[in-house]
Amino acid sequence: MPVMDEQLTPLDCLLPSGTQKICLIMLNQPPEKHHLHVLWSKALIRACADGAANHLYSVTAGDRKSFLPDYISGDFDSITSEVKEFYAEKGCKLIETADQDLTDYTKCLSIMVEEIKRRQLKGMAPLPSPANLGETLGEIRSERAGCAHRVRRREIRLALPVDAIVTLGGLAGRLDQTMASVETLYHGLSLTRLPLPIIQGTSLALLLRPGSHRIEVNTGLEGEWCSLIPVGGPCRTHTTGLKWNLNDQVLQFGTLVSTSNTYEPVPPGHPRRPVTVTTDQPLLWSMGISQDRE
Ligand SMILES: Cc1ncc(C[n+]2csc(CCOP(=O)(O)OP(=O)(O)O)c2C)c(N)n1
Ligand SMILES: O=c1ccn([C@@H]2O[C@H](COP(=O)(O)O)[C@@H](O)[C@H]2O)c(=O)[nH]1
Repeated sequence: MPVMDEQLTPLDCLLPSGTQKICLIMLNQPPEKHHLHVLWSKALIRACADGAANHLYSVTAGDRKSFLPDYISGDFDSITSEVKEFYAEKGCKLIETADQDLTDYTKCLSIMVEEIKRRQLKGMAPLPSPANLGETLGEIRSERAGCAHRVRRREIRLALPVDAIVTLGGLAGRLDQTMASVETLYHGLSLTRLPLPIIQGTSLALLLRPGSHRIEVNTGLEGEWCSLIPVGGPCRTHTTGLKWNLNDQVLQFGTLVSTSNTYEPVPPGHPRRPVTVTTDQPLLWSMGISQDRE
């Protein structure tokens, strides 16, 4: 089997027993309560983009103090004054990002990435083991225990105690905002190596970077459908594990897109095989989330 650049289990974050460590960004869309509770309980850092705070405030009525975000950022044209005052008074950081050339989501994501790095550099994660030593790039100084450990840059990622930044909301409501959510994922490729799944309702979207990916689809939360959509331009694509596989074919709007796909069937009682995807350009993976719960 070819070596995979990236192993992904996109729905691990929604499993109460999942093992991934996540950070959470909420967008201005009504959150599904069950998803919010699972994601919130796991998240190491929690953020709201502007009007997302209004939704958080209303769905947590009665228990708001248990759901205080670390920060709320945005141009603040959607958050109400009541909500703003409530979270400010409870000590949540309010970060005004007035720039009108980027969406509140893109700005919130960029703050999140910086915050993860800042906490890492402050020594909140264990130092990497020698086995983790990366072989690339420059050096940083670790502030941990006052010592000047010289470590290579790639170690920052390896040592980060975060496996994904999950976004809740962003796939429904205004079409321009939904398209902008996907565009934010393109910014995300240069902001961080972490996977950036977006979840809303029964859909999950994740932008695959150029390379080879092994996607585990056996958590029990997968719905029936999955898709590969070449949003940013043509993608030469090879897959296994799907009902309609691509054999080094070019996905392109107006030519071929892979929507309404599904997983390769397995005999009853057998686990589903992982999906593998190799692409030469960023390619949008999306998948259904089952509404059945144990
Ligand atoms: C070419 C171009 N088109 C449109 C805009 C306008 N624009 C892009 S991002 C942005 C901020 C959007 O803020 P956000 O809070 O994410 O969305 P809102 O709910 O305010 O529409 C604006 C105004 C622009 N700056 N440049
Ligand atoms: O219909 C919508 C509206 C908004 N979003 C996302 O939420 C953030 C914050 O929205 P505000 O309206 O500024 O409060 C926005 O940047 C979008 O990413 C959405 O997905 N769908």
